[in-house]
Amino acid sequence: MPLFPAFIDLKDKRILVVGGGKVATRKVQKLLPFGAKIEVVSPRITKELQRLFLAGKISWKKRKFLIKDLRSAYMVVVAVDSIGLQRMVFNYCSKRKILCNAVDSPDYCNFIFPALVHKGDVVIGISTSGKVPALSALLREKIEECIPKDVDKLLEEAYRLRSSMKKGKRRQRVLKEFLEKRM
Ligand SMILES: C[C@@]1(CC(=O)O)C2=NC(=C\c3[nH]c(c(CCC(=O)O)c3CC(=O)O)Cc3[nH]c(c(CC(=O)O)c3CCC(=O)O)/C=C3\N/C(=C\2)[C@@H](CCC(=O)O)[C@]3(C)CC(=O)O)/[C@H]1CCC(=O)O
Ligand SMILES: NC(=O)c1ccc[n+]([C@@H]2O[C@H](COP(=O)([O-])OP(=O)(O)OC[C@H]3O[C@@H](n4cnc5c(N)ncnc54)[C@H](O)[C@@H]3O)[C@@H](O)[C@H]2O)c1
Repeated sequence: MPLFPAFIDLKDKRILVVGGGKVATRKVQKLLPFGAKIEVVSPRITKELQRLFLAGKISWKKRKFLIKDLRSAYMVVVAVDSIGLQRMVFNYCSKRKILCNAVDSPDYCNFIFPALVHKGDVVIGISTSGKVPALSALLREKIEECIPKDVDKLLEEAYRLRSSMKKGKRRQRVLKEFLEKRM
């Protein structure tokens, strides 16, 4: 069954990341630009996570995961090579309606990370519903090639234009013409 792409407001939401390796680092880098409050729990973390921790961008509990870490989390990412831990966290989260991503098994995810094109407020998410992530990555590269390099600036210009006009048929027409000329 395909997964529905919903765009979630993560500003100030508490996100727990279990594990501090390569994959956890990629997930943290993906989440940070969206304003989440990220807490990593892991005995060891990568150099990049250490840099983010020292810069005050994330918090870090230097120890193994404990079940109490899940309390009040909005979203959890389990990036540890243990299917037992992933299953346990997923079951806990499912009962409490917490969003859970287990990096080793789509079966233990109630949301997955898409491949992302992110330029300003333009966000394109690509997924294969968990089937072949490498295809998502390839599709992202193709999409990056064919959209305007400055699509973020185009959005801001179009937004200013849109905000300066009353809603209605005329605004729809003007916006469509404005965008078509620049694509
Ligand atoms: C899109 C992207 C986003 C991101 O990570 O942020 C992403 N994986 C990426 C790359 C990638 N991941 C893997 C490879 C190696 C090739 C391969 O094995 O296939 C490559 C390719 C590469 O590195 O180029 C290995 C892998 N991934 C998962 C498993 C477990 C499994 O499938 O059972 C295993 C096996 C682990 C093992 O070896 O044991 C699972 C998931 N990976 C997902 C997302 C979710 C589904 C996305 C979708 O619906 O398409 C899901 C379900 C959960 C999740 O992670 O959210 C990112 C590309 C970012 C970009 O370039 O833009
Ligand atoms: N979903 C994806 O996109 C994707 C892509 C590639 C690999 N993977 C899978 O992701 C998993 C993690 O990969 P990695 O390269 O980051 O591994 P890694 O070994 O570099 O990192 C594991 C991290 O987990 C920490 N850890 C171990 N036990 C812990 C515990 N009980 N509590 C808290 N932290 C603990 C370790 O200190 C380490 O920081 C692997 O199982 C791999 O197969 C997923």
